[in-house]
Order: sequence, then structure tokens, then C-alpha cells
Amino acid sequence: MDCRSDQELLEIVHGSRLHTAKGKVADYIPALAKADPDSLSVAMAFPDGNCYSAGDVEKKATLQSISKVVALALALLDNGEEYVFHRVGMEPTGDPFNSIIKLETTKPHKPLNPMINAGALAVTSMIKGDSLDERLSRLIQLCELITGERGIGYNEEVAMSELETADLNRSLAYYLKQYDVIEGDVEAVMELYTKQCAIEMSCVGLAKIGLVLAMDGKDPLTGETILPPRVASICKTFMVTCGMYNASGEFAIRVGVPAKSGVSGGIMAAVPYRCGIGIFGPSLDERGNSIAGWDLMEQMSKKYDLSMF
Ligand SMILES: NC(=O)CC[C@H](N)C(=O)O
Repeated sequence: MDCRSDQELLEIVHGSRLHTAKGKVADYIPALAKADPDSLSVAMAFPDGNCYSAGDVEKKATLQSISKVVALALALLDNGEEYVFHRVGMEPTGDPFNSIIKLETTKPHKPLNPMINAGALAVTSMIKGDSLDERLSRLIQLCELITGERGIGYNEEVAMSELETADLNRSLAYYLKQYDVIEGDVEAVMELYTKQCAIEMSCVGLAKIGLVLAMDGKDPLTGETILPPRVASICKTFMVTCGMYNASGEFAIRVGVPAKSGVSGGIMAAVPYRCGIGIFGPSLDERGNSIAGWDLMEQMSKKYDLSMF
């Protein structure tokens, strides 16, 4: 049985909210430390157009690593599979998202997948456009097309805060430039990447992204192809193998759906042919996933039998 009311979700939110106290808001990007650790919101979007939600649904938050999925889709559309995977691999790392270690030990020196920071920086550098503004607006336009929402923007304070403190990401990007994985100006890539990570939406927007991926790239109401099925399939596969950082294996066992998280506490999930799920809950566990969001996903997976395995 699928969810049929906001009230059903509210009951699950009440239970999961108890977990927020056990986690911690990300503070390595100083502006993210301002988030309310007790905040929690969830939305489930269905192919029939119904969307149920509960918690602090109106609150917008930044995508952070969830943006890596949309950026990958755009880089694939711009360059094709062969070009992209010549520069970025397809394997999970088992390491934290910002780790540099395998970049040096793997030969050739290309990032192992597009969901870790090194891989995402390479992918972002492949987005086409004549200027940084054009590249960013193409990415935002794709977000608008997928969510069906207009007026999506990015949070300037969060973007600046990350750009000023992103020394680790900067070192990953310069390392990649050395080995020609990133071409062109590293600082421009850094600026685009931090703005991309700071794109803002509510949990409803996240659920809509999940829904389009769940429906193989189609808008279920109009039947319009928003992303080619192959692109949607690649995105979902990476979400299963690498979407929840170095907790992706455990998440597959406990929840069993393609999902991508971000350090703002977002989780975007695509339950094949059933629904899209969006969550924001800024309090994180030690691996950088929303602690209450993870619990919500587990409870929803049990209640609605969501696991694809
Ligand atoms: N895990 C994340 O959400 C990381 C995104 C963040 N902008 C970073 O690059 O560190």
C-alpha cells in the first residue's frame, strides 16, 4: 500500500525526529552551521500527481552533494557516456566523500565515481557554456525542468562560505588538473561547484527529482521525456552504489532504494516506478548522512515495502 495522506507521514516524522539530538549539523562549511538541528521535513511524490508531505515542508535548504546527480545528468547530455567515463570511474570507494587517498593510489589517476567530491568536481568541469553564469543557469534550468518548479536559485551566503573554506576540494581539483582530468581554470570550476552545491529547494523539489528518475526520466503526468532513460538509469545506479557515501552498502540492505544525500541533511530517493522521496534534516551522523532522514527512510521502506531487492 502506498502512502495516502500527510498524516501518515507526520506520524513517521514524529518518531524519526527523536533521532536529531544524536547527530550534528555540518560546520566545515561555516554557513551550514546555522541550520536548525531539530528541523525535519519529508515529501513523497507519486506518478498520479499526488504529493504528500510533513514536517517543516516550506523550509528550503541547499542541495550540496545531491546536486552531483543533476550535474552528472547534464554532463552526460553535454558530452556523452564515453567522454565522461574516460575521466571518471564507476566504482564505489568505501572512503569518505572528500577523501583524496584513492586519487593517488588508483592508476590512471581518475576519480573512482561521480558521487565523491573528486569525481563531482571533474563532472562539473564538463558542463558546457560560454561563461560560468551560463553553465550555472543551464544546471538550474535542468533542475527547474525536472522539478517543474520555476525561480530556483542558489544561496549566495552558503556558496561564498564554501568557496572561502574549500581548501580540501581545491586540492582535489588541482590534483585532477595535473592529470588532465580537469581542463581549464580550477578556480572557475570551484566557483561553479560551490554555487551548484548551494542550489536551494524544499523537500518537495527533491521528491520531484526522485520521481522523474524513478520513472526513467519521464514526467509521469505529461509523458514528456525530461532525461533520456539511459541517463536516468546511470544516475540511479550510482545512487545505489555510491549515493549515501561510505554507508551506501548498509543503506541498500536497510532501505533498498536508490538515494543521494548531501551534508545539508538532504536525501533524494527514487523508488522505481513508485515514487520520489525528498527529505531535509540537517543533523548528520558520523558519515555525513541526515540521521533522522536515514531513520525516516528505514521506517518508510518498512511501512510501504519500498526495497527493490
Ligand atoms: N557531501 C556533501 O554534501 C559535500 C558537498 C560539499 N559542497 C562539499 O563539497 O564538501
